[in-house]
Amino acid sequence: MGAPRLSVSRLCGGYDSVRVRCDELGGDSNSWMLMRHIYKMGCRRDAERQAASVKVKAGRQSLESPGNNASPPAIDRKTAIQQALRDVSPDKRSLASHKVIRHGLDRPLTTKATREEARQLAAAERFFAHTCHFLYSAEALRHHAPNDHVPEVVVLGASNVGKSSFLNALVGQPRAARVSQRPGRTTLMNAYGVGPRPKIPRELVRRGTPPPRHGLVLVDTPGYGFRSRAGWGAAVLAYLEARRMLRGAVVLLSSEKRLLPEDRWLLGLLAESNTRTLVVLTKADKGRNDWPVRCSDMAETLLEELQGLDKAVGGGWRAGEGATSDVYVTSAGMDSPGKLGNGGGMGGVRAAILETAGFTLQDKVTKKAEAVTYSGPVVSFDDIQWK
Ligand SMILES: Nc1nc2c(ncn2[C@@H]2O[C@H](COP(=O)(O)OP(=O)(O)OP(=O)(O)O)[C@@H](O)[C@H]2O)c(=O)[nH]1
Ligand SMILES: [Mg+2]
Repeated sequence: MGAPRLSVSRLCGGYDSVRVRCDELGGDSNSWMLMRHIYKMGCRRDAERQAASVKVKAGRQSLESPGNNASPPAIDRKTAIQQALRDVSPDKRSLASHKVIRHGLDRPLTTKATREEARQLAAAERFFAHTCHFLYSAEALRHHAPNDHVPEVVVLGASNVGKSSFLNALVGQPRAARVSQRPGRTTLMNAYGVGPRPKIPRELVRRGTPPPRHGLVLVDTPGYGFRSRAGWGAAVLAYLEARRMLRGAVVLLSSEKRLLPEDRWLLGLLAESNTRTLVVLTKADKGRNDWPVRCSDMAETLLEELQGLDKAVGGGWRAGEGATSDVYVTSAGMDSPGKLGNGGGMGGVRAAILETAGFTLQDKVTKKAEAVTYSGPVVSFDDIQWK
């Protein structure tokens, strides 16, 4: 019998953890081992992760427990949320005027952005203002065009939740993806090129293929649930597991509905595969003029669900570089056609998508250097050389 071997499935998320399939160690072939540290990786990201978790904890403490002399008087989270909601106009026409609407662990629903964030939103807007092009449709994993360099972000959600409308609002092109009132409109995985042309040395481009025209690929998917195609699971799951340049998923949930069992299942799957996940509520404008309370309640339920899943997979899924713990709120259908609308919270989501995909947002959007994808011989956990 040859030496035991582990096979690295995919480096996904922040490159700070690696899931390894235990194939030949006598373990269950379906089980996965999470390696948090791998040779030449880990130390810096560990520090960043700890800093992020300390920040979140500090934010939560400031809402939950009495602070020191310098802190504002302690208030419980429910009161903090009620106070925050008083600052947000319930008139749904006001939705279109908000570039960012989000609800986080450390901050109740807000439409405010700091000056630094406003710069990042402007940079993200310039990135998305480049004309978006349809790239290809794929029915199965093998139909996806090869991609060695451009980060991909996939848009997932139940049928009719507003995935295609969301994509159109992101890129400011009302007809980029087809939208319909009837559930089940999108039947294939459709890829779109977004953003400016990346600078990729010619020698790194696969022979016989043109250099990529866009810095980001967004993939619209068929919805699951009512009127969805039976083959959804297989095609999208294979893509999620094997697509090399996949850097994150945007999960859309309708703010006018409850969390479906299928939504819970999908979030669990993304947690399991350690895929960076951005959670976005759609259709905030539907219903009566109570959107701040409705969206805030749903975001709270979601944050609890996400925290539970994070714990279940050993923590680390929702923290780390490029990850956000906020739930974003949007009303894509309200974006004014013909120009890159900022209304309905789309600005904040643009910035969050770029961060998820591994870009740095300052005055310009730049691609972060990525850790080298580990493709050499796989070592056992005990053989890892610690720094
Ligand atoms: N009021 C409102 N309607 C929206 C919003 N987003 C989408 N819609 C509507 O919801 C319906 C479904 O939108 P789609 O974008 O086709 O939804 P989808 O998730 O792509 O649907 P499938 O491709 O069938 O899975 C359309 O009638 C849209 O106009 C929104 O933010 N507000
Ligand atoms: Mg669609």
